[in-house]
Amino acid sequence: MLALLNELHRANKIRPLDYYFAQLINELSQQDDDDTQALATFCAAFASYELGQGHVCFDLAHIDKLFASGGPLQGYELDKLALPPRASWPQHLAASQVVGDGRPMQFELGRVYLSRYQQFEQQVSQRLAVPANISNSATLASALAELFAERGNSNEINWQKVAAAVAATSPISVISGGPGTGKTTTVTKLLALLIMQAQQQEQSLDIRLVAPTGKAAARLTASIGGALASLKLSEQVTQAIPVQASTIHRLLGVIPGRNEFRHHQENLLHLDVLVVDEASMVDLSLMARLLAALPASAKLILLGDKDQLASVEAGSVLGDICSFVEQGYSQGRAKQLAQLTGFDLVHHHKVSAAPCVMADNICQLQKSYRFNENSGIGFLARAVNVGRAEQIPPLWDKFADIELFALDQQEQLKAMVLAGYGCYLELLKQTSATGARFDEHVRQILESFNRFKLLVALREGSYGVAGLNEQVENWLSEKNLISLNQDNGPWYIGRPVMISQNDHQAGLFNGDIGVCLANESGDKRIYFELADGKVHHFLPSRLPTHQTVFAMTVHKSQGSEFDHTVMMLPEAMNPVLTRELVYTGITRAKKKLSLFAPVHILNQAVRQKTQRASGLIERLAAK
Ligand SMILES: Nc1ncnc2c1ncn2[C@@H]1O[C@H](COP(=O)(O)OP(=O)(O)OP(=O)(O)O)[C@@H](O)[C@H]1O
Repeated sequence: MLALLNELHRANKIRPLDYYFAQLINELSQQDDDDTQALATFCAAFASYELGQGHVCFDLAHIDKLFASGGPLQGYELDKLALPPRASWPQHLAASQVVGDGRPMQFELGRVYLSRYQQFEQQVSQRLAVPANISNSATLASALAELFAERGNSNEINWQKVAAAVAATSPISVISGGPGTGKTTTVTKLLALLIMQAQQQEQSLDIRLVAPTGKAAARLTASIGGALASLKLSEQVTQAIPVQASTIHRLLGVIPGRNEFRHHQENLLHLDVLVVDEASMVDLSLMARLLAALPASAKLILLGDKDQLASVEAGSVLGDICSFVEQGYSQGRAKQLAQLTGFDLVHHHKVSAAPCVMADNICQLQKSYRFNENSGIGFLARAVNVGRAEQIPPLWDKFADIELFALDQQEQLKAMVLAGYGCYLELLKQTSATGARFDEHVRQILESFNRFKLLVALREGSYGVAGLNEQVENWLSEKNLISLNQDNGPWYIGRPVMISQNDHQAGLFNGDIGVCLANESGDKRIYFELADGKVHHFLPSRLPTHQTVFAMTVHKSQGSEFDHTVMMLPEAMNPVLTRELVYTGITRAKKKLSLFAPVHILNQAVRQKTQRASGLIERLAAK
């Protein structure tokens, strides 16, 4: 077995890490009989391989995909590998020295886990599935009525009000919704409600707002500020709502050089209410650590879009939790929510015959206030989301805010790039201001740069990040918008960069975007607007790892939005091209989306729904 795994590792079919882990397991299972040892070694390599692919475990029910085209075992046959008969695997794994409690691997419900990940899954399911308080409360009903005053058709269910009612009565709740469905607005009203309840009892609440990345935290800060400005809340309530969001890592307290946080189950966080935005980006391990550090008395509200790309690291926690939306509320919960909101949820919504704790703690917002019936972006996002590729073609002609181009329509792309990036480059040529006005000038430049973005699916290749960045630089240089001469080295004025590594000391995080500008003395510095809302500058030599960012991957664009988004899909199919990737890219566009893609690739990607192996749904269903 090790010889086969070594062959796969040398052919780059599995990672060195997968092979070395299998080697270790092979040594540790020497006491097992030969068949069991071979199977344990095989399972170790592929449990590790699957983690690298984002799966929490190696699901034996889906072993065939390893042998399929593009899989690491393509060209091999399961029956011909030196493994015991398939039907005997559970017995072998149960008997192995390396499988079980206190051992490196676990086997449960047909899934092989690295033990740590099984523990994460158990911790997350135990901590998430806290029953809602389903008693009725006339005070809560009237507070909700005041905050969500009905306008228009009051028979139509106002899901924002239902979401607030769910979150007000659940220790742990999830509000999912597509772009512009009012997640921030709803949570701001909910916080106002919780603050009013606490103030009536002469208590104060320690509320924290967090997001997985610095960029997403900065956006949450801005959108909470926007929601506060548009809602007419009393001064006393407004004052008690935090306006500054931070990253989850900062909240938990990163210890430099160590893979643990300052806050954990023995050193709990001090807070009463925690709001986590962009929860789809939170992987299983981070979710487990966050939940472990959360005091039992605290209220947790997870906000996110279940249809977006899952986290970069293993797991699809938000997607797994939100699969319970389909189930509907339990009878008791539907009745309570009807009493609290005035909407007939019992008859107008699915009610589950088999109640489940998680289903009672979720609300899916349904209506987008950003994308109305005239929005092609909204229609396109919905068609992609339900995998209806055949609904897409008529949309291109019908709506002005979406357009489709072939990949070789380079002149059109060039014109968009010059118009999109020309604005901030013109702006930075204007006579620079000084002092505080200089900061304002920088802010305008960064804002202008962030209005337009090129998104790609892949890192490599001519339609990947590197190839496109080079192409854009050449186009901008041809028009003298940037100066790419040798003396500048990589740092020409106007070069935009994205940080790709956290540097806690510098306060720069993966995903932060800055632009190279001349400071007041004419020296080159890279300017960033960071999560604290202030403009910071750095010497080029002091930046952590970074890349030019005229083009970025859809993965990196999560948590950001751009007025005009140009997305490119490559000429050949690739496993990263999925429905979630296309949906995430489309929904980064606020006002206009231009898609450069071969139609057959778009169609195939839309039909390719990501399935991440995990046992979380089954664990939650059992609660
Ligand atoms: N019930 C409502 N009636 C009218 N406008 C609303 C309503 N709810 C939200 N909006 C408006 O819709 C826009 C989007 O709302 P909000 O920012 O709360 O949504 P979101 O789901 O957090 O969006 P994002 O996709 O940016 O995360 C805002 O301009 C907000 O004022």
